[in-house]
Amino acid sequence: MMKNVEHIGIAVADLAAAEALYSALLNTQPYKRETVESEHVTTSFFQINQTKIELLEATAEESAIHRFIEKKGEGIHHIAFEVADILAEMQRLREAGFLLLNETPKRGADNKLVCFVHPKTANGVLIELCQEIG
Ligand SMILES: CC[C@H](C(=O)O)C(=O)SCCNC(=O)CCNC(=O)[C@H](O)C(C)(C)COP(=O)(O)OP(=O)(O)OC[C@H]1O[C@@H](n2cnc3c(N)ncnc32)[C@H](O)[C@@H]1OP(=O)(O)O
Ligand SMILES: [Co+2]
Repeated sequence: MMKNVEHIGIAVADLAAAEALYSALLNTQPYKRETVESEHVTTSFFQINQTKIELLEATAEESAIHRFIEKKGEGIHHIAFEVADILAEMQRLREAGFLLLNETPKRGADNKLVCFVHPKTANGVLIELCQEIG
């Protein structure tokens, strides 16, 4: 079951500069920075009530974020939905014809298990599923 939009991912070239800009925009400071080696990204999270913004900076050229910025520039990268049972949701989406980018859930940022749906099967939007790790 899809519960809510958990975060909006924004690809940025300079995390410190983007943190300063979003701190001014949102009138709040990021609550955490976290590097996810497996994704070659450093993230910075802001929270306004139930809404989170995830800023993402590439830590290596093989990063999806590096390729995204090279191709499309900075901007909205993905929409993440919180799910109650990521395995059940992955199976439901497979059966519904969506292309999943990982066979099994992988460790994401902010204490989540994550999976991605290819933008080609979601009207050009990269979708992330995330489940809180209890
Ligand atoms: C996990 C830590 C953190 C968290 O919240 O926990 C994160 O969110 S990490 C986020 C970064 N990691 C990922 O995005 C992993 C999933 N992404 C991928 O596997 C790739 O980025 C993929 C498959 C979406 C694109 O792969 P790649 O860049 O190598 O291929 P192309 O450049 O050829 O792209 C293919 C096609 O897709 C379009 N594209 C790429 N990225 C996006 C995007 N973010 N949103 C929408 N569309 C996207 C790209 O433009 C190409 O389209 P085309 O029409 O052929 O030009
Ligand atoms: Co994300």
